[in-house]
Amino acid sequence: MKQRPVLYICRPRTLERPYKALEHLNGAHSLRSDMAACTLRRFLKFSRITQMQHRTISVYTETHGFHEDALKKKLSQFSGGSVDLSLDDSGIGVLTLNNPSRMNAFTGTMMVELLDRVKELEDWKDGKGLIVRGAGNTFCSGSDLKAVKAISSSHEGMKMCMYMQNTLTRLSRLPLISVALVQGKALGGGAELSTACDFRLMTPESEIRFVHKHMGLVPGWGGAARLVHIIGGRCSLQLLSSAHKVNPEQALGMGLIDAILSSGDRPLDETHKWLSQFTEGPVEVIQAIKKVVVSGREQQLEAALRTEKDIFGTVWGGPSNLQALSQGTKHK
Ligand SMILES: CC[C@H](C(=O)O)C(=O)SCCNC(=O)CCNC(=O)[C@H](O)C(C)(C)COP(=O)(O)OP(=O)(O)OC[C@H]1O[C@@H](n2cnc3c(N)ncnc32)[C@H](O)[C@@H]1OP(=O)(O)O
Repeated sequence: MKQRPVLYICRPRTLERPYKALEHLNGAHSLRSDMAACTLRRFLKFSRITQMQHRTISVYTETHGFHEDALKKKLSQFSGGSVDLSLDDSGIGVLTLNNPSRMNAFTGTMMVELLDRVKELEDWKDGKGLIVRGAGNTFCSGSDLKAVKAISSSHEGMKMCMYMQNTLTRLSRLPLISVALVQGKALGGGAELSTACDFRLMTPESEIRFVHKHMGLVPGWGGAARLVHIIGGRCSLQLLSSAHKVNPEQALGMGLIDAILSSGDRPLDETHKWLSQFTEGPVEVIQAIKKVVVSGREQQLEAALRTEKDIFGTVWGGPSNLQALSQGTKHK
């Protein structure tokens, strides 16, 4: 079943006044007015897209009683590990969960750092792709059990869950084509993190396991909702209610992953190569492709169509489009 859209696109209140000015200018005929109207139209179009992008960023805001800074302060009490980001000239970033002594479990500071890194990626103008991986030959074993024990009230648990849902939703909405490189174990919140990527690859000996049931939990970082989108309700119910290990062949068979890597010792290079087939091309076009897919998967049809039209407007007549036309590009 299609998910209810998280956002509705409407004319923002703050733009009421410029729209009125535009109506006024539309009635005027002097050259200067025409130029002003044209500039204003461009500004409004840009503002509408920017506004729309901001609206799409977070699920929970202060209107939901969610205060990001307060949560960050709380999470910062549980320290350890890091989330590292490296960006390369080919436009592919690598995000590494780095806490190998605890199988890359998420401490509080890592949750804080993950959101900071995602914000950096939102601003990466030259970015086209992203690889999410864990250090030390394993992916991620979910939240750090030491921190979890200290956040035992339902209220606090829900705040942490809102924080991680915001972060992983922003990750999934990045205008970058993302892939989770699952090596070793992706457990609990780690399995959930993998579903926030556009694609998943597994190394031969790895496993994905939604262990939440055995922890007396259900997924809370948005992993259940995303899993249903990826493999459907029946398979999701099987994985969540059995808490079984899913090996690479099973994962490929049910459509949870996109490929199994070779048994070679350079899975990161292999993932980079695999991802490059999708990130080849001009940055504005790759980013626009990801944006139309995000709107298609999250919005209802009419809203998605309007968003698609707006994004189309950002590439139509753009440098890549003009170059392709001038070269008489053929697709043989
Ligand atoms: C919504 C998300 C949800 C939530 O809590 O909110 C979750 O993420 S639930 C899932 C939480 N994760 C777990 O329950 C994992 C528990 N750990 C294990 O099952 C195993 O440690 C395993 C399978 C990850 C790895 O087993 P293996 O035999 O290969 O290694 P060790 O058990 O010796 O682990 C090495 C070292 O890592 C520590 N470790 C592993 N996972 C965590 C974790 N999630 N939090 C804290 N520490 C973790 C483990 O205790 C070992 O440390 P040591 O000091 O040597 O005891």
